[in-house]
Amino acid sequence: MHQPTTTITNIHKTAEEQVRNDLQIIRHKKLLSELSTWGIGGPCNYFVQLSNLTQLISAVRYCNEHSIRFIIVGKGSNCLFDDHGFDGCVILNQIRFLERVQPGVYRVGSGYAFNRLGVQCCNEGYSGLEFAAGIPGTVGGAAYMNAGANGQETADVIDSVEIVTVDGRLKTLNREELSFGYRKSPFQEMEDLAAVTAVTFRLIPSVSAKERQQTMLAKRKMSQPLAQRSAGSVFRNPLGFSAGDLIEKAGLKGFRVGGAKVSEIHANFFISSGNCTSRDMRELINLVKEKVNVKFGIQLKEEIRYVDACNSINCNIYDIP
Ligand SMILES: NC(=O)C1=CN([C@@H]2O[C@H](COP(=O)(O)OP(=O)(O)OC[C@H]3O[C@@H](n4cnc5c(N)ncnc54)[C@H](OP(=O)(O)O)[C@@H]3O)[C@@H](O)[C@H]2O)C=CC1
Ligand SMILES: C=C(O[C@H]1[C@H](O)[C@@H](CO)O[C@H](OP(=O)(O)OP(=O)(O)OC[C@H]2O[C@@H](n3ccc(=O)[nH]c3=O)[C@H](O)[C@@H]2O)[C@@H]1NC(C)=O)C(=O)O
Repeated sequence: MHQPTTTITNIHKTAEEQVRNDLQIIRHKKLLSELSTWGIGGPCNYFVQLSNLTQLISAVRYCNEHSIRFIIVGKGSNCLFDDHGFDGCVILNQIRFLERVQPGVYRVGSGYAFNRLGVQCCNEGYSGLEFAAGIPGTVGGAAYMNAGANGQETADVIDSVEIVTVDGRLKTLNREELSFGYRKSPFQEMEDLAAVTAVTFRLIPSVSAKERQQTMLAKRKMSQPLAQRSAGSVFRNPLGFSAGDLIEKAGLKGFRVGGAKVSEIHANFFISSGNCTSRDMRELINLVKEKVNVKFGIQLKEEIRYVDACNSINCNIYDIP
C-alpha cells in the first residue's frame, strides 16, 4: 500500500499536464470485483488504467498531490479486496511491452501477462520461465511476489528490475542489489516503491524447454482447480510441509463459509462462488488457520494479500474528497 508523499516528480511539466489530461481518472464507478480473480470487492474511490511509464508517473504524482493512497493491481490473482471497496486510487497496470535485448534476454513491461511470457520464451528455445505457464498474474506481480512453481522461481532469472518511487523517480536495480526468498521480494518492504515498471530476464538456451513446460502445465491442470475462481495458493507452504496436505489432513476439503469453499481438488485453493463476500473468504481463511493450528500446531501464513477498504476502521470510504 502506498501512502501519499508531498515530493514532486521529475518529468517535464507541460508533458506531464498533457499526459494527465489524457488519463481517465474515474471516481466511484469501478468495482474491484471486476479486477480480481476471486470476483470479490466493492467500489474504489478512484480508478485509473494505464499503459505506459509516463502515465504511471503522472498517476502517482496525481495521487501524491491530492493525498490519495494508491495500490497497483495487475491481474488481481493474489489479492483479497474488501466488500466495502478501497478508499484510495486503484491503478490498473497495463504496461505491456516486450523487448528482445539480446538472445535469451527479455525486457518486459510489468503489466505483461506472466503466463504469456513463459510460453513465448519456451517457444523461442529458452529455459527459466517454464513454470510461468498457467500462472494468472502479471510480470510485475510475479516479481513482487517472487512467484514460483515446480522448483523454479521468478528471482532465479531476474537480471534487473526497473521501478518508480513514490516521489516519481526511476531506478534500475540490478540482480546483485536484490535479495529474494520463498514468495518474498525486497519490493514488499521497500518504503519508497510506487511500482515495478519493467523486468529484464536472462534465460539460457534449451531445446527441451517447451516439452518441460508442457509437462508442468499438464500437472497443474490435473492438480489445481483452474476452471474455478481462486487466487492460487492461499497460504505459503510452512517449512517442510505442504499447506494443501495439512488442510486436507485436517478434513477441510469442501469446507464452506457462505460463498467461499476449500477446493475439493487442491485444499490450498479457496473457491469463490457468485455470491461470495470478502467476509466469507476471510472467515474461511481464519477458520482453516485455526483448525490446522489445533490439529498440527502449525500456524499457516497467507500468501494472498489483503487490501483493506480504509486506513482506519472508523473511516467511511465516501468521505474522501
Ligand atoms: N504459482 C501459481 O500458480 C500462482 C501464482 N500467483 C502469483 O501471484 C502474483 C499475482 O500477480 P498479479 O495478479 O499481477 O498481482 P495482483 O494484481 O494480485 O497484485 C498483488 C500485489 O502485488 C503488488 N503488485 C502487483 N503488480 C505490481 C507492480 N507492477 N509493482 C508493484 N507492486 C505490484 C501489489 O501490491 P500493493 O498492494 O502494495 O500495490 C498487489 O497488492 C503473481 O506473482 C502470480 O504469479 C497467483 C496465482 C497462482
Ligand atoms: C499455486 C501456487 O503455487 C503452487 C505451485 O503452482 C505448485 C506447483 O509447483 O507448488 C506449490 O503448491 P503445492 O506445494 O501445494 O504443490 P503440489 O504439488 O500441488 O502439492 C504438494 C504436496 O501436497 C499434497 N497435497 C496437495 C493438495 C491437497 O489438497 N492435498 C495434498 O495432499 C500433494 O499430493 C503433494 O504431495 C505452489 N504453492 C506454494 C504455496 O508454494 C501459488 O503460489 O499461488
